[in-house]
Amino acid sequence: MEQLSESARLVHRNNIDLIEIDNRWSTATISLFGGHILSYVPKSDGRDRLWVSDAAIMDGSKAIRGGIPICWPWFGDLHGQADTSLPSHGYVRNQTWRIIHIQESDTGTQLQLAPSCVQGKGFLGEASLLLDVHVGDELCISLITKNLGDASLSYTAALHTYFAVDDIKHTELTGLSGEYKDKTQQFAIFQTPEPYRFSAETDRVHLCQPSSLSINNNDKHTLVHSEGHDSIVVWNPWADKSTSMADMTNEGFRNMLCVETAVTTTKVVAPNEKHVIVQRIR
Ligand SMILES: O=P(O)(O)OC[C@H]1O[C@@H](O)[C@H](O)[C@@H](O)[C@@H]1O
Repeated sequence: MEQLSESARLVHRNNIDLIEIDNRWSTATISLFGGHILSYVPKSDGRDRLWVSDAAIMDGSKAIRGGIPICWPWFGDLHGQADTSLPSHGYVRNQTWRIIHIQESDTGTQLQLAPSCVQGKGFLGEASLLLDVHVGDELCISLITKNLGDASLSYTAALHTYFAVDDIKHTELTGLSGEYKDKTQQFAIFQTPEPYRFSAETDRVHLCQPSSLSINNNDKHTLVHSEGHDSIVVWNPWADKSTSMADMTNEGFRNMLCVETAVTTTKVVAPNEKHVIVQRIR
């Protein structure tokens, strides 16, 4: 164990390093494998906003199922691009990240992480990538892509957050409207349901940019604020798919809902410019 700052310490568990933060406002756990936030618990109510699968593989051999995977420099499979050797959701969620900066302030603990390798097969840009995490009375995550090259770069990405819910069958999502593309139906376009509830596999790209969403489960409300995105992705694998996934338990789908702040239609970043995707959770 190594103390990193007044509220943060580094612990080694299985094969991965974890940063544990415990300050006046909240606790959080962040894995250096994937730059992956695993837990965020405000002290005001003691409720973890994030879900991690009981069957998640936590030894650094596979992206962690749960928490907040960082999908970059592409989201999904680049919508069917020919080269299936490229990893789903990009290559930084399978890397060990390093700590760039850590600082205490009068509103919380700020942590900055960067992946070990930003360039990779399937991405032609020359970029830097920084994850800025602020742990206070809310969790604020900023994913900052800077173009270091002489030509414009293009990328897609997501903060692929797995939110914890008591029971998906009694969960309602508010704040979304308009059309979505349904991945379970060959990307056919449908209207967002009202009320938005869950009773089957759900895999949707909502082509809208709401700033605020709420995940409501009984009397519990998790608020999600997004910036810099072009889409919100909503995913729950439901029973059959959960059973087929090695890192989900059969019943795992009952207690999670992914609401992802995403860029799915390609963001072009000019030389020397930055683009920032933000998700704030409380
Ligand atoms: O299994 P992975 O690569 O972590 O992806 C999980 C899910 O991530 C979602 O974002 C996608 O829309 C789903 O289609 C996908 O199944």
